[in-house]
Amino acid sequence: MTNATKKVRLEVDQLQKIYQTNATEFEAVRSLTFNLHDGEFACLVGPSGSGKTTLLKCIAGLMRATAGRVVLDGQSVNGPAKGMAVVFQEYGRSLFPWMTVEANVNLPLKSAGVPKAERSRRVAEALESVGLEAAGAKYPWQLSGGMQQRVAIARAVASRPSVLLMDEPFAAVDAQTRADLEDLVRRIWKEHNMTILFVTHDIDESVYLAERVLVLSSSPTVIQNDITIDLPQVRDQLVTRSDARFGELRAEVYERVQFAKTNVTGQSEPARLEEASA
Ligand SMILES: Nc1ncnc2c1ncn2[C@@H]1O[C@H](COP(=O)(O)OP(=O)(O)OP(=O)(O)O)[C@@H](O)[C@H]1O
Repeated sequence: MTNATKKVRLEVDQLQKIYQTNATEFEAVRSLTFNLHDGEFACLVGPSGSGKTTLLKCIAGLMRATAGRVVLDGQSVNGPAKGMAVVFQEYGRSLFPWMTVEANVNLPLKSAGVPKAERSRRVAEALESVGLEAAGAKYPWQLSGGMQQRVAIARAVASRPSVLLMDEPFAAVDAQTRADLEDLVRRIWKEHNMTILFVTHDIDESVYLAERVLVLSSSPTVIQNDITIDLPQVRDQLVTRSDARFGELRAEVYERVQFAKTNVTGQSEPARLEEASA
């Protein structure tokens, strides 16, 4: 099924965010527009300070946008929405240390009023899908960083979001754990037929994970490029990363991020990049 025939899950329409500090204003995001279709996996990349976290918080309903709108499954988002879950980088701060792993995963379901039997089933399923079925009775501080992030992913998955937002979730773990978590997220994405928007600094990670990479400009931020990742669906850390096409896509995303670092919003791109995308 092509995107033209798939349902639009998430609409970000003319989103603007102006930060106001005392008498000064700073426009972080400007008239930013894009859609995510059902089942898409998109990565957001851009220079440091380009507004990735600001954008994700506005989409998640955790921060009020100055103008524009976010629509999830046809409903305007005006605060944390039921159909969206967020996984942050700082797993240490997103899990409650005094609660067991099971209780952490259970909490949002309880708050949402899911009946007890259904909650138990979903918690068990979510922990199994991240390979932590034996760790339910442990406390977060008894687990490694990678395991804690898997708990955070299980908690997000258990709420069955139609859109999962991830803000640099693997930035604080070692390279081997990161590779394992990347594969875990792709597997969960397929198994649960989720739509994922994943923020990362890591260009290789964006190409490895996504079907689409959105490159942000510098502030005030717009979507500078929307790049289709036409790699085979089945990804493998060794095979995919040594594929010649992977190298070409990585170079393309890299060049566009480099360009974004110096780009004033609205300028056209240099000829070399225009040719590369033709
Ligand atoms: N509370 C705030 N008040 C004023 N300006 C802010 C505030 N939060 C962020 N900014 C500014 O908005 C811009 C975007 O910040 P944001 O953290 O969203 O960028 P980012 O792309 O996520 O950064 P990084 O890649 O370094 O994590 C930056 O210039 C930042 O200084």
